[in-house]
Amino acid sequence: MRAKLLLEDGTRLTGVSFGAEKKSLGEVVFHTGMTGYQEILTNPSFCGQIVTLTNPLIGNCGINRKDAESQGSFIHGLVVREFASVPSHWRSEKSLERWLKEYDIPGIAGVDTRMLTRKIRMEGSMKGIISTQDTSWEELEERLGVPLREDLVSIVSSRSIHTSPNYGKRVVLMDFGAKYGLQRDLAKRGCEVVVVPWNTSAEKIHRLDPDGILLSNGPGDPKNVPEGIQTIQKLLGHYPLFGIGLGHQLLALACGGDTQKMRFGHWGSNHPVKDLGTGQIYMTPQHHSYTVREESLQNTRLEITHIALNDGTCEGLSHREFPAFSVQYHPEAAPGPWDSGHLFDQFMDLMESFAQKEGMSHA
Ligand SMILES: NC(=O)CC[C@H](N)C(=O)O
Repeated sequence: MRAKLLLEDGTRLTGVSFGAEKKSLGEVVFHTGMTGYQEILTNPSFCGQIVTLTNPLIGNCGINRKDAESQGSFIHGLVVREFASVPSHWRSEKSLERWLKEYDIPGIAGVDTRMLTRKIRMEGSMKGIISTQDTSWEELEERLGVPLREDLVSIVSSRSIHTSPNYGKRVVLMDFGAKYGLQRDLAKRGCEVVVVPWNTSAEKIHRLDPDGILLSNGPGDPKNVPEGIQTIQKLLGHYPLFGIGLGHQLLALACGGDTQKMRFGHWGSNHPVKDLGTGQIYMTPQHHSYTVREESLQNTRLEITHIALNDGTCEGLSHREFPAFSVQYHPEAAPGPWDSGHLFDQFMDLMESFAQKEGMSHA
């Protein structure tokens, strides 16, 4: 069956369909990772997006239970060069084809994904519509006019509060679309993790008596999450805060900074980042369309701690007064290098020193 992909700039691409049979609208983005397609496709930060993978062969490792980053997938389509319908890997439990059908995700293969990626890099990220049905270009053009949803965080966040019990520090994980990797890294350090929906009030979080709060990654524009920004403002200074991805952007907005959409974002597993404090360079996994505007931080109490070496944009922040820091990139990896896992240890230290200070002030 032939599949079609129509872009906002009028580009028409044809290929072979796989996965679900349907039409699906989304923002077309790319990911340059050479490995880890399952982690990418299950990452809730990609909600609503049509994901183009530049690695030319996809599907050959199949899908397994252990590499999922959420329960299911929220992507709106998958674009690949070559699709392997029969997996061959000792960990594979089912084929990517079967999994895509189960989660109702359409795919198009046989696309020149490097050309498509170059186009997005040159013209900026754009809307697109994919069809794996017999649809005319005219019908796709009409459907492409439908606006994209903006309430993405409410789609991917948990519906209720739930706890992974443990005897260590109690961390409230504000779930804006959290990858499983965040819980895994906290559990490794003995933390009890209380996952709360994105719109949980500061008062309710206070009653959970956390030692620290992790602001998760998530999809879409951080300015579409005003409730989250207001809650962070109420929590700031009262608990140690650590923001990752969308959580980093929300922390910046809560402190008076500003964010903006980048032309084509950062999408890959090997983006170099410099720690301005130590001069050390880290290879980092990144997937974001938005960035914190450096100029907007001038009248805030935030300072930039990390920058992207490719374009100089902000990749990390620290609060000058309160126990709060954040990174735009992903210390939990999945997929990508584990160079930055020490940031979770930094969060543990921050919770410990904050608890000691609090203990002293109550003594
Ligand atoms: N990595 C993330 O959490 C993504 C943050 C945000 N949705 C962006 O695209 O910039």
